[in-house]
Amino acid sequence: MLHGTPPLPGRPSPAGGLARTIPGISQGVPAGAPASGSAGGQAAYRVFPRAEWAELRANTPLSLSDDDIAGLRGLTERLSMAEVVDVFLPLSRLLNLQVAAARGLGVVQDTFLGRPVVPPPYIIGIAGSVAVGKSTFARVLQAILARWPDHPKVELVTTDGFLYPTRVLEERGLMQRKGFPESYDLRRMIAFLSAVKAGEPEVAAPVYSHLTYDIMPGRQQIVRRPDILIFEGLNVLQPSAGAPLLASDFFDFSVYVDAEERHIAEWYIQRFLLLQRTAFQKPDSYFQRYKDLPEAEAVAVAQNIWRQINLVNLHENIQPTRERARLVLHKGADHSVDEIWLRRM
Ligand SMILES: Nc1ncnc2c1ncn2[C@@H]1O[C@H](COP(=O)(O)OP(=O)(O)O)[C@@H](O)[C@H]1O
Ligand SMILES: CC(C)(COP(=O)(O)O)[C@@H](O)C(=O)NCCC(=O)O
Repeated sequence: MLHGTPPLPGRPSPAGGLARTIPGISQGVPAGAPASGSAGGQAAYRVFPRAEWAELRANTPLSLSDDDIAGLRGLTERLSMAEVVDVFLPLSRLLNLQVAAARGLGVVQDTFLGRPVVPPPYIIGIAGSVAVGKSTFARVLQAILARWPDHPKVELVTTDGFLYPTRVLEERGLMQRKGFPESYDLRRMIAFLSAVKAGEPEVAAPVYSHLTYDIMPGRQQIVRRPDILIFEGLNVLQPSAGAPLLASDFFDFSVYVDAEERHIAEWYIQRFLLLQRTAFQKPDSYFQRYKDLPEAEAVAVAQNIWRQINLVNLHENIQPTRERARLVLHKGADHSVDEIWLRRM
């Protein structure tokens, strides 16, 4: 088990069983190694304690100032310079090499076809539980990648825009299933990714508001041929029942942000309490009814939403996708990344 998370069901993974030893770690198996006999895919990863991963930064220059980092902080986070240097810079270096290699392959294909060389957007999927820190991670990654010397255009799109609007969710009795596969318009999500990958000049994504808890009517995010698209959401590594294509078919790289459930639950509750003092106070907040609850009652409400919706979704639909990611980042109680799994090629 990975740091207390429940065992994954024995399920084949694309690279499962290919590599049974994990060089570079003393205990011989990764922290999340499945019970013997299971076909879990963790053996397909090289596991790096944070300090070893940090060494892979090589000479990647630090491209963010303290002020930049301060500007990136979300509501409660304490993102440190150490986190940027130890975790994000090696990842930035890896991605830089990967993007260059992908572009090289694109040149080969365009040359074969006798067409002008136009590299398609490089798409990075970011998955993980509600409240694990996906959005924060994605925003920092976007800022760091955009500061590469060739200044790539890096767009960030979140999958909550592809949730059905509240009206539809209510009609279908899905308001307690937000974030579950059936609450998303997956066809629209796949069509969006397909159009971006095809290099269409302008592709629109719908926009979700956490304030109104609904899709914003008439609002769109327009994506214009980015060099890199970061596509973030709890469902990005999920299969879509019956559909010929999955979101991950369009990914060049993917990351799963992981942590112990008790920590994620705590982050969810802390975020809820902070929002209670801020966003919930606004008249158009969906959660306005909770704005004056005493803290103990607000904690109880947050715990209920966590247990009845988000934790169930984590168990049933999100955690089982972890081993589809190319990179798994495991966070400790204070949000700092303590272990990194990199999939063997
Ligand atoms: N690196 C970090 N350091 C400190 N706090 C963080 C960090 N990442 C996320 N958080 C906090 O944890 C909570 C969940 O993060 P968020 O990015 O909103 O999660 P998600 O997008 O996965 O729902 C938020 O309150 C956020 O401020
Ligand atoms: C809209 C979401 C599914 C999106 O999750 P995210 O990708 O932002 O982690 C989630 O924030 C949500 O609303 N979950 C339903 C229960 C709740 O209100 O937390």
